[in-house]
Amino acid sequence: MNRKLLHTPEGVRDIYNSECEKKLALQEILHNKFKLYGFKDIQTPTFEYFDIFSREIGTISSKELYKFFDREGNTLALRPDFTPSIARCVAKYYMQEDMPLRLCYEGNAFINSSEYQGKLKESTQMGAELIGDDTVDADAEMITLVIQALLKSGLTKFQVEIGQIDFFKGILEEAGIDEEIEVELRELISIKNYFGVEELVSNLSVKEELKEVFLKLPQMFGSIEILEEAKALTDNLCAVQAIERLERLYEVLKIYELEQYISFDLGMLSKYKYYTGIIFKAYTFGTGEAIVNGGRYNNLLGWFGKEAPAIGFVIIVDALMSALMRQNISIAYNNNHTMILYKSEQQKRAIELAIYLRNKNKNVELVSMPSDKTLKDCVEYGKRNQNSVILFLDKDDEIIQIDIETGDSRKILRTDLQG
Ligand SMILES: N[C@@H](Cc1c[nH]c[nH+]1)C(=O)O
Repeated sequence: MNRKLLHTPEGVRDIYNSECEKKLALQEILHNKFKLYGFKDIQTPTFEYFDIFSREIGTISSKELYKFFDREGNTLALRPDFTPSIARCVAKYYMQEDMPLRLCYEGNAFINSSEYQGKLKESTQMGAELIGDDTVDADAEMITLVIQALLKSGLTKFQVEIGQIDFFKGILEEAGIDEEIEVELRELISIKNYFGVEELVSNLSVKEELKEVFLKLPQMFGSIEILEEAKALTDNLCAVQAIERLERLYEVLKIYELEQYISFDLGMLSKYKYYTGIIFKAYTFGTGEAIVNGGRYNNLLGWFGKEAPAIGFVIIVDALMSALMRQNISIAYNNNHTMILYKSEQQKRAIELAIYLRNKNKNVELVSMPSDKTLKDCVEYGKRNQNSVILFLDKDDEIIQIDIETGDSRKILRTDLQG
């Protein structure tokens, strides 16, 4: 046997048994929440023309895309991120719509990150996008939906950290910093490397007070008070307006009574270039990565020919799953599976019983008992195979019900099997 054939490439994995059931149950829970807020489903292709994810669009860098060619020689890419695809769809199918659109989706996204990061290269994402609404209320609605969806998943201890990239942009513009330095500065600030920022900024010829702001950025995170501090640091209009927007957002989130889940981080910057205003991430224990990423992207649709503001987020389902598992939070899923085990001469009765139970919405696995297996072997098999009950048809007119957990068995009648 070639063992190598059983391996999956670095960064992708199989999900099976109860983990798979739980993941799908979790997706259903989240999806129901999206529906509760009026989001309508949309599906876009797993791969698109490369241009949908090009540098100008502002998603991840080209070297992190999985690229390939079709027969005609077009360059295609597996989606690394759903937002550009949704923007393309909205420009294509909702060009004339001038009222808000709420769309939600789920599927896998693919990022060819470097191996040493040890990250999943294929992840399941569930996202929602609110298009055509530039208000603070829209920002608040999306953050509320994130919090309510996470609470519904069973998570209780998490924080949604909110940043505002216009604050950084405003200061940057005023300082007149060129793109190369900007990239370096972004990186250092977002990893909160204070000393790195200090070293970089000390060699720049910009006003001292602006240097001060850059130096403070890696530490500007915390509760609402941080916004006051930030405002006191600058009178750059763009930066001040950015903070005021966050203050108004906080006021609306107070109406939803969600302040306890909110904190601010003005040093939060994203590698996605399409963001234009607030950005946010949710964190919890048990996973270092964010479980939610999102933000406002008011110019992206324009790239596809429709001028419309937008805001959205994705929940990384795999990251949420591992956090829930590490925090010992159980995900309720339907594990009520019945196995009908029958001796071959009982086939007709077994099929009739299966039809009867399936009509009553019971999950039924129909298994003919192999002649070389004992009943004990079959009970073990039923257990491995995630069944909770076995109905054993051994002789005419008899059903033996076996509880897989306890091993208890008793004779029952078909009428005892209530749906
Ligand atoms: N697509 C972004 C999240 C997002 C959705 N909408 C806006 N932002 C990501 O993958 O991180």
